[in-house]
Amino acid sequence: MTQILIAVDYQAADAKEQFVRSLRETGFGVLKNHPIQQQSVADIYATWQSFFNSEEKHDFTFNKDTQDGFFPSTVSEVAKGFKKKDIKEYFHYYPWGQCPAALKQQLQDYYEQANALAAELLTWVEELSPEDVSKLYREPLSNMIKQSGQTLLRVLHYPPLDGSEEPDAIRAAAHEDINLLTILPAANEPGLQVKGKDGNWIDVPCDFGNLIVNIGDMLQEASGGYFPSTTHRVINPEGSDQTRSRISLPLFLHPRPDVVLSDRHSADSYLKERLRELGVA
Ligand SMILES: O=C(O)CCC(=O)C(=O)O
Ligand SMILES: [Fe+2]
Repeated sequence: MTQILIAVDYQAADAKEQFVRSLRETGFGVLKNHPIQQQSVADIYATWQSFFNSEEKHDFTFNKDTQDGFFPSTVSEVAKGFKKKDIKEYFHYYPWGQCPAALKQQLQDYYEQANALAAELLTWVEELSPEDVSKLYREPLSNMIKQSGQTLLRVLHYPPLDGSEEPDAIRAAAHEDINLLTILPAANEPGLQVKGKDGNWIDVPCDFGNLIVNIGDMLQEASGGYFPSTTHRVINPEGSDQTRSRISLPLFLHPRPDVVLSDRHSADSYLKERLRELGVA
């Protein structure tokens, strides 16, 4: 059976239960009527489309040690197990990292809004974790992100396709996120798909205004697999849609580096291993 993702009304009396059930069953939860201001998302999409269209972006090339700044498509990630680079370029924003001065305030405001919501959603997960799962958490989930400094806002630009792309390359090859939770406003174009339990790809409802939340590997690890980090990808547009670019804005909620996730991993050791696999560290 193909599961369908249903948008949960953030204002509903049982929003918490519905949302955490969706995360448990599919690794994804979709929220509508949530507190993130849609206008701020739309404004960021417009501002950053201009940034990616400009040559200025090359003045902000990413710092390999700290991972902040602009990642051109030539160094873009190669998803684990794949050979082709994704057809994307992106900018990593941290409050302490590099950012064009004129664009900083807008991004910082969104970073704070999205962080506040992400922290709340993490407490929903914490409260509704069954006891045998909670006892696996080495510290309360809500504690893991306090003063973390590692939470990352990524502005992603998938350029229009012009036919020169490598055969078989797609906008974002199938992957799992590394962090605890990801918060992603619906992008300005479709393409995001999630892998269902039966192996079929399911389109994520992309109504502008929806917020898509998914579990990352660190929460899967910390919960002993109770919350699944589900594989997802972004497919290429077809026909006349190929001329359209796509912008998206995931916030990756990360714990402090010293947080112990499991017997096998601290957050720091886990992140470093994964970045090496992606070919960006
Ligand atoms: O662009 C999107 O919609 C998803 C991006 C994504 O999955 C990622 O950057 O990890
Ligand atoms: Fe992802």
